[in-house]
Amino acid sequence: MGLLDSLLNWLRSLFFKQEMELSLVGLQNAGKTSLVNSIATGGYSEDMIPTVGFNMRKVTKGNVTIKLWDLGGQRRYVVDAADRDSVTISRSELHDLLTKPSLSGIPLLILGNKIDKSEAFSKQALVDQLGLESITDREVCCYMISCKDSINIDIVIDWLIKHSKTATATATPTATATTT
Ligand SMILES: Nc1nc2c(ncn2[C@@H]2O[C@H](COP(=O)(O)OP(=O)(O)OP(=O)(O)O)[C@@H](O)[C@H]2O)c(=O)[nH]1
Ligand SMILES: [Mg+2]
Repeated sequence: MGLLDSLLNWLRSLFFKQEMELSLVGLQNAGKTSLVNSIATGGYSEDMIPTVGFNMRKVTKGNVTIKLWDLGGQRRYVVDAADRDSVTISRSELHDLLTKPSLSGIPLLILGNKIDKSEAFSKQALVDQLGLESITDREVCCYMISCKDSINIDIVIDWLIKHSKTATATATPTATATTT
């Protein structure tokens, strides 16, 4: 890349910074904190401590700054795609969340984590089990991922970048991702 290109890119980044806030929800043990680590550093650990309350982490990808709210799932949310019993709870928690007026119209990214495990649901089974086809009032996207083997983390990051808004926008840019 020429010097002029670099200079133009730098100038662009000053004026077109984008930012977004993302809430990660899901039942306990789904892999939300693992996903944050995977997006931020590409690292993975088997030894995770359950999140009590929440963590906030800012991650910058190119021009986009993503504020990730990692909400502890204990007695609240999250399911992993390999945990077949908890998908019913996940479904009802998800649909309950979608009735909240403050989240109306917010794009939804559903992530089926732990596809490295043999018992993980297929994408179609997860879509069916969570009743995703009945959600018609917003954009819904579903990816199957593995934080452990870094599968599809890149397309998650692409989705996040695509759904960020310019920092000058008046509405608070917020996206909700549900790890299932
Ligand atoms: N096999 C496999 N295990 C994973 C994967 N992602 C996370 N885990 C494991 O799942 C367990 C829970 O991961 P966490 O990231 O702590 O889950 P969490 O959703 O943040 O849990 P809470 O904070 O309690 O809500 C840990 O032992 C992780 O190592 C994955 O892609 N594959
Ligand atoms: Mg956690």
